[in-house]
Amino acid sequence: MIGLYTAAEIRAAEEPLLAAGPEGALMQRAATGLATVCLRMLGSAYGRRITLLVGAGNNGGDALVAGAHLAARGARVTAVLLDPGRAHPAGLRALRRAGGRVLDPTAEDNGLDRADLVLDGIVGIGGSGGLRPRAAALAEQAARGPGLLVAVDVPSGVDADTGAVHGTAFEAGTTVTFGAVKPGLVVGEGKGFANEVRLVDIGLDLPPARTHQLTDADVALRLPFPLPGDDKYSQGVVGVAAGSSVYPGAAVLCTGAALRTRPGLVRYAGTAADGVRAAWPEAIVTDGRPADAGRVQAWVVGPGMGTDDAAERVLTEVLASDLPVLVDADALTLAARRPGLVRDRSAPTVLTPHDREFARFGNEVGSDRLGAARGLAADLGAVLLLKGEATVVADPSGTAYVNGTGTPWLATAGTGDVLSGIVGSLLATGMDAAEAAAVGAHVHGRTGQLAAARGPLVAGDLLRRLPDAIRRIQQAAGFVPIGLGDSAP
Ligand SMILES: NC(=O)C1=CN([C@@H]2O[C@H](COP(=O)(O)OP(=O)(O)OC[C@H]3O[C@@H](n4cnc5c(N)ncnc54)[C@H](OP(=O)(O)O)[C@@H]3O)[C@@H](O)[C@H]2O)[C@@H](O)CC1
Ligand SMILES: [K+]
Repeated sequence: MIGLYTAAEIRAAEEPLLAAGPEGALMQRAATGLATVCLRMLGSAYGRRITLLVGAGNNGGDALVAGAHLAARGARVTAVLLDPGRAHPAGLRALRRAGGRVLDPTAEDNGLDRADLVLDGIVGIGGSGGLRPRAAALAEQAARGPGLLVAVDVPSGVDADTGAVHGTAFEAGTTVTFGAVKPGLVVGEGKGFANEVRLVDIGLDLPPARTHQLTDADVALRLPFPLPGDDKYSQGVVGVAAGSSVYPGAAVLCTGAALRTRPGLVRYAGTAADGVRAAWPEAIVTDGRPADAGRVQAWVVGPGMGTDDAAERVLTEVLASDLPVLVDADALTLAARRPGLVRDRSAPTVLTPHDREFARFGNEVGSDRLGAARGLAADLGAVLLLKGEATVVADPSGTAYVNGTGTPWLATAGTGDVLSGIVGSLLATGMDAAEAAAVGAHVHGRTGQLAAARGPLVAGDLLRRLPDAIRRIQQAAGFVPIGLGDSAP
């Protein structure tokens, strides 16, 4: 798992290293890693034009020291100092010694219109609020220029902890971050400004993370393989209460996703029974109530179900069970009206809202998506899966995950129903609810990427690509699924 650490957590881990000295050692490590990434991106340094945007803090110091390394290798380095009287003294000396040019921020010709690479050292984890006007103007000018845009530690203007952007921020193509990945680089608006994130290890001794991003290997480890003694019941039986006679699609997609993720047994209960039966002969289907479906180990409730009294009775019945329940779509609208139904449960509940559904519980998501998800998770005593460009999962204790897979092509009707089926299927295996949500989001995102590789996707494509996505995740992690052996293409 990739641990995501806030600015305060990074500073706490830096403290003993800074105290142990020698002075400037951490910055040297950071800047050396940064210069190495830049060199790889450029191919070679000699004759390349590099502009450094340098704020008055240590982030500017990193840029200056890295610039000195690059100048020493023959790059033509220009540093634009935002606050010339306060630039990092040792960094400035190093750059001047290596032959770098130094300008103040009002200089007419700062080279941004012809730079091969721009290093953004305006502000790092010490930043607060929107970029100040002079810094914002330089970030905008850099974005218009031809150079590769590299952010030092954090794209200036992005809140390292939340990903919030107030106004302008540096539009990095690559962000070289030090010690640990910050949440703001992979979540919310910040994700779109950080883009490719490279981590430079500077030797921090970090405590266990509160916020994580799963890799393929983490997901492969958590996806249970069927074992030789398993039967259809022992693999986890999922119940789906979704869809309606008018709108059977959501039920068909949700049931299909549950079947494709963990093909033990899926039981469907609801008024879309005919549609589900026709699409999935593998499912056991009733047009009765959830209680008529037979025994299950987890429920998915809500997609396409409607919000009338009958739907509310179904939700109430499912939430009254002592089983894990995933609440989605129409059931979220109903649960927002009666949050006590969720709060009073002792078995795990997973809520999977998008932003508008989230707001029905009382507060807008706002610019701090992790904070918002954690807040509602704690309030309801449930796992919150907040959908988005980077889906966030939070459990009531504050443990959170930021999903790292997916594609904007997933923003199409029915993909949420598929996600619910995937996560429901994992819940039925007995997996921890937050992990099931995070693993499900990862699998769903990878499936979307695979489907999108063939062109515009519809939700049904996800069902067709789901087994292959799971196999690829397992293979990427070095696992070969039982039964496929090495002969799988
Ligand atoms: N600790 C270490 O040894 C190591 C730290 N490392 C590096 O240090 C970085 C943290 O350095 P830091 O603490 O000096 O803060 P930093 O990010 O440079 O920001 C402060 C400056 O920004 C300014 N500023 C603030 N808000 C602003 C805004 N909205 N718009 C514009 N400007 C704004 C603020 O101005 P002021 O308020 O003082 O006028 C001040 O000048 C960290 O990200 C990493 O890169 C690595 O080298 C590893 C070793
Ligand atoms: K920066």
